[in-house]
Amino acid sequence: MSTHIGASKGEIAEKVLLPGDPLRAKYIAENFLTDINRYNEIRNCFGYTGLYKGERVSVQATGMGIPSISIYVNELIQEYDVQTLIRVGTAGGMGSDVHIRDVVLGQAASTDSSIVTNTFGPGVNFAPIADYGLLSQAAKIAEAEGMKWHVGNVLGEDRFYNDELDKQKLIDYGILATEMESPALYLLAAKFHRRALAILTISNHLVTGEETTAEERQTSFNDMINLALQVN
Ligand SMILES: O=P(O)(O)O[C@H]1O[C@H](CO)[C@@H](O)[C@H]1O
Ligand SMILES: O=c1cc[nH]c(=O)[nH]1
Repeated sequence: MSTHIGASKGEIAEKVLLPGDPLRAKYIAENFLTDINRYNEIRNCFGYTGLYKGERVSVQATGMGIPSISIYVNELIQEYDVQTLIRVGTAGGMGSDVHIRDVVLGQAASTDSSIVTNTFGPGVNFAPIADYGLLSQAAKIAEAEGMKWHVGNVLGEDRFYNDELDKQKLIDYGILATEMESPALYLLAAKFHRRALAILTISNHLVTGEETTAEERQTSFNDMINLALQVN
């Protein structure tokens, strides 16, 4: 057991899906996996291990924001030796080609958080990036399955309510979507030499104001979850 995860050694698979929302973790486990075991209830940040087509896989909720996901990713890697970490999250569309329900693969994760500067010091702007093997597989599968998908730079913001950032400038520089965890996931994967990818579903659009309904979100989540379960 680690500080925030109540699993014994060996109870968590080498590959873990990481939704922010604990109820999304429950939904994934109950609808996509068989033989499930709920190994974590601490803080209601549910974690499950089960089988997907015979392969052992875990789903661990991370909560919202960089501090919260950093706790879970650190413990999953350092205490449970997890090798492959795939975030399955929602994001706000920013780019004009990105629409609600689309899937975005985070090739890189830009941020206004201080985590990068605090890691490397002020002289270096390290670029947190996805694992290329996971990213290229996800792109191939998304294309083959006819999903509406994009790949590129995403923004991982420290604040959900944030009117201080010049979002138009970020859009002009190619940022596709905004969310709140991917930079920490990619930074920690780089630190510990693990493989990570963020697969995001666009739930709303910051510029057009489009929003998904709860039902639409469920269906489009299924594309993202299927993708995350298939990449290895
Ligand atoms: O849907 P999840 O995975 O929680 O991700 C997004 O939703 C939350 C904000 O509503 C933030 O955690 C953001 O990154
Ligand atoms: O962080 C997030 C997640 C979804 N939608 C947003 O606008 N921001």
